[in-house]
Amino acid sequence: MLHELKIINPATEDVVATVPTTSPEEVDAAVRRAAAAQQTWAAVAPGDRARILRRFADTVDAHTDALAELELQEAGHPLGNARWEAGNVRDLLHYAAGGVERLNGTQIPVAGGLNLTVQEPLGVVAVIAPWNFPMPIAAWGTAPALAAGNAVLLKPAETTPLTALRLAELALAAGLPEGLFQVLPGEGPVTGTALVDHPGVAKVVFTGSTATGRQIAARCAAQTKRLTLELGGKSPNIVFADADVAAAAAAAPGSFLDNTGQDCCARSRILVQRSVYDRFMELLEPAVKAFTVGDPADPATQMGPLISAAQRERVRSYVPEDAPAAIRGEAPAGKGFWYPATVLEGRPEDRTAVEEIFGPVAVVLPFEDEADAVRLANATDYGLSGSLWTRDVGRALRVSRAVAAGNLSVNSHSSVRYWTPFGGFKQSGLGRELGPDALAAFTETKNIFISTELSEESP
Ligand SMILES: NC(=O)c1ccc[n+]([C@@H]2O[C@H](COP(=O)([O-])OP(=O)(O)OC[C@H]3O[C@@H](n4cnc5c(N)ncnc54)[C@H](O)[C@@H]3O)[C@@H](O)[C@H]2O)c1
Repeated sequence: MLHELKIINPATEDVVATVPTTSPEEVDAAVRRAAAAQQTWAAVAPGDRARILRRFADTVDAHTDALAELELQEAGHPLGNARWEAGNVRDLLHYAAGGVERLNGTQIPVAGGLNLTVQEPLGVVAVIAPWNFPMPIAAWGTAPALAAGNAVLLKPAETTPLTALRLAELALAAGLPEGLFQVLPGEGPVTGTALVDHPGVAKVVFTGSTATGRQIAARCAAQTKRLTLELGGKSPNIVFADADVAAAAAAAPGSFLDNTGQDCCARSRILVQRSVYDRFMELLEPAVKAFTVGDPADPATQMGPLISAAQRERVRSYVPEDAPAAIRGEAPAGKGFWYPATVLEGRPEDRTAVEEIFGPVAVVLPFEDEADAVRLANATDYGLSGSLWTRDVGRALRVSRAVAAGNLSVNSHSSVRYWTPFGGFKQSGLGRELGPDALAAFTETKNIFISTELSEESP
């Protein structure tokens, strides 16, 4: 077990911090503290719980610049993106606070009495987060779990614990009870496993790779533990001949280059109808090359480095930088884990066309007709997101219904809004986050029947 994590700025390779890891014994102590804090928190009146969460949101807002700078340091995100991420945490906390007073039960008509359902908090929830969007993804689990009356133990990824640790300090400053929201940095197989296996943890929310998600699911199943999984993706971007092809080509680079392609929703399989294929490729090339790569602190930068040397090796194992490519952008030389924007022309059965690369690489494939497009779009084990570009509203609906994925966009690449449900089909996950049902996912429904019949012995 490592005793500390070295946090490296991916743009400079400088060590920016060292962070102690959390041992299994410390995880056990954290679970006990969290369980005690949860009892206090669940007894706080809903309006007061909402007020404290809104204060947490305002505190995050007041520290946007500092949080964005930390995100830049630990993850190499361009400053503008990192500020957006801090704003997403703030907005989600406000949204979750708004749900506290609307976490209603129901009254169901039955004969002979009154039948009620009540939503009870689960207890202690473990949120295990990846490194690609450290702040927002930590908040997607944490905010609704807290709002529903639970305690949260957040394990950030090995490479990106700094923003999470800062968020826990801000939570305390905003008045959340001590121990209610704790951040436990550490290695997945040690700290993560100790959390998943701990009998005092009622639910696990895991975002990360499909392989790790499956291992965690098996361990949770052994304890009938509640579980939400947000896993990998290989999402299609389908361009029909009747679309505004120029608009589709202009929007495509952002859909697989934002966050240096380290995005579970990246549209990394571009499917283009054969009759407009050549035109689309002509328009795509200048758009990819115009995507600005470089210093994350420069406000003009759109794409920073990959997260780590290991991640760059992974991307290279799919596509070495000198492999033939239809389009290749520039990348800075020297220090930093840089990798150029790369577009490949391939075949549907290529590894690069079906596996998640998690780097700035897209594969373009031609298709003949609508049925062919749907068949290609579904020819992957994943089913997280997808886009389609068409002017035909009937086709937009037909194809959206036929593609097996949790989040589809028409003439857009936007999949994630904190107020709409998000999650995957097939190997991309289990359950949904965000949206109006987010709080309910952190509760247990209890049914209570009260008889109104007079018993024989009653006076
Ligand atoms: N669907 C979504 O919402 C979504 C969002 C972002 C990222 N992702 C996916 O996340 C992946 C990238 O993230 P990653 O490389 O950090 O994933 P990862 O699976 O390696 O790690 C994710 C987290 O799990 C922890 N972990 C690793 N092994 C563990 C174990 N045995 N027990 C408990 N915890 C363990 C890690 O320390 C980290 O905190 C990609 O596949 C991406 O598509 C999905």
